[in-house]
Amino acid sequence: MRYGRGPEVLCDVDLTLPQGSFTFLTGASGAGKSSLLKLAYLSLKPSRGLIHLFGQDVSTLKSSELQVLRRRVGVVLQDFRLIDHLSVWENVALPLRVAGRTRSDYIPDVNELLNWVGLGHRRNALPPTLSGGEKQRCAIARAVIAKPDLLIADEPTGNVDPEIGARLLRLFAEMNRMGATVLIATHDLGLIENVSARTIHLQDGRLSGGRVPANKSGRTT
Ligand SMILES: Nc1ncnc2c1ncn2[C@@H]1O[C@H](COP(=O)(O)OP(=O)(O)OP(=O)(O)O)[C@@H](O)[C@H]1O
Repeated sequence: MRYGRGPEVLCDVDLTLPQGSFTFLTGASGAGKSSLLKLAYLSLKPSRGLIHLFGQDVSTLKSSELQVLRRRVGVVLQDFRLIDHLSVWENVALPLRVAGRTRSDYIPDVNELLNWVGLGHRRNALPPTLSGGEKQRCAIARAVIAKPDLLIADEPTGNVDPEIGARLLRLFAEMNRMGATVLIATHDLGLIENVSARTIHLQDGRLSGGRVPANKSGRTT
């Protein structure tokens, strides 16, 4: 993978995420973690090589089919990408609205999740008025509200204190327990120590620890 005519930032990466697995991705700054995540959530196309998502070769899919796949993926990005003119509540509810769910059905779910991530009292606030940690928690709540099949998070605890970080990790673990495949890029070694999960490491665009046997069902994300 390279950006434009730049140097190769990911090289011979072969990564399989078994369905329902929990994986941490580590590596020094600039090693290519965010680039690998972008490939996984289909925001970047590889310059060469193949990406299969939910068993489908994405290069063969029409844009409408890609959109359907993307809706099964929850993403937490380093820059949060919250919608500034929508309240915290509306940002978190957005994936459910887009999925066509009835508002009255999801009001309790959104309220409960906002309380869980400690943002109940900020539900009417607009994103520009939030602290970095509050924005991060809002982005995480939005990523998990629709119970995605694949949850991808880039440094999801970078802006919160350890207590909130541990709580967010429990949320990811709960999503995983309910069946989601989870991939988290992090520098936070404390986070990794608290979960029994596979850790893969990127160094200079090359991956170690990426190959694993498929789980019992043989299915992969
Ligand atoms: N949009 C871009 N255009 C050109 N080069 C890029 C772009 N995004 C990233 N890069 C380069 O790709 C390489 C890998 O960057 P990437 O952001 O994937 O690393 P990272 O491991 O996520 O770093 P960090 O931990 O600092 O977020 C770096 O050399 C970076 O400069």
